[in-house]
Amino acid sequence: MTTDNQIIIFDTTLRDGEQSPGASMNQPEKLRIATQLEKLGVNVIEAGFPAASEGDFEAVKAIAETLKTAQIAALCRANKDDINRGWQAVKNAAHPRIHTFIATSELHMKYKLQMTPEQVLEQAVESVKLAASYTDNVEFSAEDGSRSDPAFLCKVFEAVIDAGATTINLPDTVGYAIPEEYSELIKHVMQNTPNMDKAVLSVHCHNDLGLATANTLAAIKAGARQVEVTINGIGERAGNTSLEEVVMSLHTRPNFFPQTTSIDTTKIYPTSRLVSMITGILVQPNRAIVGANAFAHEAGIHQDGVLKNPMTYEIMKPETIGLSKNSLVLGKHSGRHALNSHIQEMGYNLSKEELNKVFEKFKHLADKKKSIQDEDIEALINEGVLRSSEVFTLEYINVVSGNTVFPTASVKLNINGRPVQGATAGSGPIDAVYNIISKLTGTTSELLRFTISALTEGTDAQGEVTVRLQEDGIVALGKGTDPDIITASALAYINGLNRLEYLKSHPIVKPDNL
Ligand SMILES: CC(=O)SCCNC(=O)CCNC(=O)[C@H](O)C(C)(C)COP(=O)(O)OP(=O)(O)OC[C@H]1O[C@@H](n2cnc3c(N)ncnc32)[C@H](O)[C@@H]1OP(=O)(O)O
Ligand SMILES: CC(C)C(=O)C(=O)O
Repeated sequence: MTTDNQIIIFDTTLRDGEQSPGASMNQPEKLRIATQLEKLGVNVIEAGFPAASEGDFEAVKAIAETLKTAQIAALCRANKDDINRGWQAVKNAAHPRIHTFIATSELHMKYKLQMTPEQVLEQAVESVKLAASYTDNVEFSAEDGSRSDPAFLCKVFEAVIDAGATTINLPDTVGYAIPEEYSELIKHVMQNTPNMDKAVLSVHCHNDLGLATANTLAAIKAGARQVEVTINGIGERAGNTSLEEVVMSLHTRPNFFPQTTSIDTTKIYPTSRLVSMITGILVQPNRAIVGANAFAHEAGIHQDGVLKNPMTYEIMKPETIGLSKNSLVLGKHSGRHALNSHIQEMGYNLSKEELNKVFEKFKHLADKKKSIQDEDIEALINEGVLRSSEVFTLEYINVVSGNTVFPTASVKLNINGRPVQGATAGSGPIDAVYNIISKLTGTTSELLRFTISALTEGTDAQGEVTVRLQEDGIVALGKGTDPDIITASALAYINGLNRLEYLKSHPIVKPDNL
């Protein structure tokens, strides 16, 4: 429950965030993120769009049936089928919400929906009535609200509140608004919708002009009570407002924002890492709050200032967002009990079999790496448990490379339980590995991007490789981690191929996926 002074944090990482090209997640991955979002203190988790696919439906249902404190929202178009499907997915949640939407701008109504404003108004009301027959927790969004006629917006909002909507969302769907203008629109709607006191006013901003956070903060200042955000700002096109930026703005500037949130800020950084790890979407180093450089000081004058008093150049303490430099907790002499207790603290509940799998990988890693940090364990769980039902898995890799030999890779894979192996050459060791994996799997994906970075610090850090693959118009990201960067590259490629397989069987065809 939130107080009047508390901003309701509605996280849509699993819905709008998943609309980022290539970010599709499988059910265990979504459940893992949802569990972490609940620990983070998010009030409402938009778990997905159940009518989009069987996979989305099942994932929303699993999240609804697992989580205890957060409200679980299902997004539905304003029609009977979507709402019925959405309700089936969330009805067993401790706190279910139906979120239905329809566009209200002239452009969207005329060209996309091909409906008159009167028809849109009627469909919005009918849909909200249907949703309200299932639950008293109904959100209505006026898609493209920021480009809609304000008078029409107020008319629609008044009617859907009368029909039973308890949250009214005014999205800046295409990231077109400017803070001052958005703030004026929020005030206008609050003053000209007679029954607005019966609903919570929400905002949902996109980052097409880089203004999503600025618009969200302007809306809070104007009176919005709920903000729709994603971790790391991922989302459709240029993304959504990022949770961490809004929460830390309120936290850091209490003199400007009297409002609070229920977010445990010390869980922001681990959540950001988890989302990046699972979606494969890297956090740019200069990203606010969670970027690798957000607390790094390069210039001498800055370093001097920080040494004398960190507040000279740091407006928040790294610990506030859960960034701790000394997170060494486990090493090669640790046993299953210590590992399991730590894993439980991180929010996982592994079966005995899963723990054994992770333990084996942990020992293997501890032999190669002195200090095992949370990021390392997260990567092991991600690869050993969340992605265990994959088509392709790596069994063995051996690479010969150097400045006097022709790079050659020998690889053994398991394809749906069947072992296959082979060897081939390439222009470099990674090219050789990718050539043989592509040959063994019979896949023809194009490698669009390859990036490599260190997961933790030190020369024994795990290498983290991210690839972007495209096959038959479908784009998928793959991620792999290992102290050996060639193995990490192979794992990333195989993970990308598995995601392509997943997307082929759970098609979500979106133009920007191409
Ligand atoms: C701003 C946002 O982020 S909105 C959410 C975006 N998310 C998604 O689209 C989720 C993934 N989408 C999908 O899986 C598919 O689009 C589906 C399953 C939902 C629908 O697929 P299809 O039935 O093949 O329809 P398609 O996507 O081609 O077209 C959308 C249809 O919904 C209609 N529509 C769009 N928005 C709405 C709405 N809010 N309420 C009612 N109808 C709508 C369109 O007018 C179009 O109708 P038409 O078929 O009569 O022309
Ligand atoms: C469905 C709505 C809230 C949306 O995602 C948007 O308008 O961007």
